[in-house]
Amino acid sequence: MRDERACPPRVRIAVIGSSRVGKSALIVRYLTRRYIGEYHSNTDLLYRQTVPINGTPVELEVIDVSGSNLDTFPTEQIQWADACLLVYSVTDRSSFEYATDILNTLKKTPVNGSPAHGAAATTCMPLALLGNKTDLDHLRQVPTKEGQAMSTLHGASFSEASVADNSGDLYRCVDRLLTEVRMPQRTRKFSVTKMLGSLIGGTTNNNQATRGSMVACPRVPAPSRPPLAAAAP
Ligand SMILES: Nc1nc2c(ncn2[C@@H]2O[C@H](COP(=O)(O)OP(=O)(O)OP(=O)(O)O)[C@@H](O)[C@H]2O)c(=O)[nH]1
Repeated sequence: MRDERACPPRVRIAVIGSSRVGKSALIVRYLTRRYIGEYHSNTDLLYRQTVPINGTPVELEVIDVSGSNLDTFPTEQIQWADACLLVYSVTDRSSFEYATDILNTLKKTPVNGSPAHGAAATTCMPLALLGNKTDLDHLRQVPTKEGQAMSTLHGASFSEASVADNSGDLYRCVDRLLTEVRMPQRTRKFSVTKMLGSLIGGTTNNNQATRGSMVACPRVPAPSRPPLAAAAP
C-alpha cells in the first residue's frame, strides 16, 4: 500500500489527441529534453517520473492516450487524471477538430454518466490545449486565433509549440498545468488500480531514455459510446 507520508505528492496527466500530432514526442521531450523522431504505438503508455514543481518533488504520472482509436472517448483515462493536456497539430485541421470534440464532450457529457461526478470531473479539472508543430508554419491549417478562442471558450490554457524545435512554450505549458493541479490530490472516485493493475512497476521499457519509467497499458475497456461527432446533440 502507498504510504502517503513517505511519498511525494502525485500528479496525473492525461495527454490526449489524434494520431501523429506528437503526443509521445512531447511527453518524452518534457521528461528527458530529448526528441524522439519516430515513436509509433497503438497502445496507451504510462510514464512515471519525479519532477520538481515550485521546488517540491512531485511524482508525475503521464498517460499517453493512443490516438489510434478515436471512436472511443477516453473516459477512464480522463477520470484517472488530475489534469488533461489536449494536443493537436497546427498542420492538421482534423486533429484540431478532434481536440475540440473532446472539449465539447467534456463540457456536455459527464464522463462517468453521473451529472454530479461529471461536474466535478470536468469543471475542476485543469485543461490545456496545445497546438504542436509550429516549425511547419508553411503547412499551417489552424490559425493561432482559432486555438486561442477555443481554449478561452472551455477555460483551458492555450499554447503553441514545436516539440521538434524544443520550444520553451512546451515546458511552460506543462509546468503551468501541473501547478494548476491542487495538491494534495483530490479524492478519487475511480479505481486507478483497476485501470493500470500490476503494470505499474512491472515491465519497464529501457529503450526510453527517461530517468523514470514507462509501461504500456492495455486498451482501457471504457464503455463503448457512439463516435464523438454523433454524440453532439
Ligand atoms: N515537424 C514536427 N514533427 C513533429 C513534431 N512533434 C512530433 N513530430 C513528428 O510527428 C510524428 C508523430 O509523432 P508522435 O509523437 O508519434 O505522435 P503521437 O501523437 O504520439 O501519435 P500516435 O502514437 O499515433 O497517437 C513523428 O514523426 C514525430 O517526429 C514537431 O513539433 N514538429
